[in-house]
Amino acid sequence: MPLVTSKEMFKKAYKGGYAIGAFNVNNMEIIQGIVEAGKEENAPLILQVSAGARKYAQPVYLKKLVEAAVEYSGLPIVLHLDHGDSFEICKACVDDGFTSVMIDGSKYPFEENIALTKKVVDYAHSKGVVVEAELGRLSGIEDAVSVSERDAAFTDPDEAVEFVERTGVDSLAIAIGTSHGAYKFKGEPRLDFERLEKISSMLPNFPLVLHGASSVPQEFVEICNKYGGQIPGAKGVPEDMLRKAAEMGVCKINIDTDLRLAMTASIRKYLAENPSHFDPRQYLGPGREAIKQMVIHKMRDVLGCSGKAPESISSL
Ligand SMILES: O=C(CO)COP(=O)(O)O
Ligand SMILES: O=C[C@H](O)COP(=O)(O)O
Ligand SMILES: [Zn+2]
Ligand SMILES: [Zn+2]
Repeated sequence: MPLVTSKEMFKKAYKGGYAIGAFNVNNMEIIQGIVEAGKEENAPLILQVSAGARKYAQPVYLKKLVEAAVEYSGLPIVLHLDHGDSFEICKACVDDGFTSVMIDGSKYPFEENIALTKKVVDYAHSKGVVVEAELGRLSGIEDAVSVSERDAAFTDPDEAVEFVERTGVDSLAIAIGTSHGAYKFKGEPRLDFERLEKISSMLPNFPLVLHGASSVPQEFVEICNKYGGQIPGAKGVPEDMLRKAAEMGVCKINIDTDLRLAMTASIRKYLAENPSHFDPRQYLGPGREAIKQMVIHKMRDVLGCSGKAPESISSL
């Protein structure tokens, strides 16, 4: 089976009240860890590549590695550009065989975001590629100090409807209180579920996307810190909130930080406990295994996409 788009995956996920995991990939071990998990769980997969990942690994390496993953696993896999910031990078990825691209025009005024997104949609759709866009600014609820500031930062439901209608985009990333990285909340974690409910009810059957959705599991933060790391106070989105979001129209949940934490915790521990070892396979192996276990946990206990590979390809 070749790479697939996320169309069928999202349809099934929406109906089933679960979400597909979109995992960031940067090298072979990360891809292998994620794909082993997908195989074990028989789950559909979105492998996403950021501009930073393309720069780090070179586009051709990542593309060939993902193609190898498709051949090796037989799973439905989407190759997605994460946070494309220009028409040019989106076009390059479409031309390169990606099956999905994100155009992130969220930093632009509404009309400019619409115009840029529409340009990408027109090009991508003409090549059979699907497009994700973003509306609203990712920030924690406590960062948006007043209600009016929160309204200004988070996705406006009426604007979301207009944006989707005018761009013809296939999915939309929304801002409801999540943010990127390992420091998402200073106080209690909170998401604006009322807003999600409203957006979701005004855009029926339309797949929403949650960025910044790592949970920053404390056991991994502790392992990092115990073995020489310094990431005190790291905090993420509680997993029950992600499960709830998946039942409310969120079909794609982006996870990068948790993979970084799992891999780094395991490598730090390994090297601290085996100071005489210097063969990279000795520590990258456990790093890859830590990614696999993290992704299995997400699929089974958070996203609900375990066992869903067959239905997401059934009518392709
Ligand atoms: O949104 C993401 C990638 O686009 C990743 O979010 P995290 O930093 O929460 O893992
Ligand atoms: O949202 C960003 C992802 O976590 C990718 O991060 P990156 O740009 O450092 O590759
Ligand atoms: Zn993101
Ligand atoms: Zn967990």
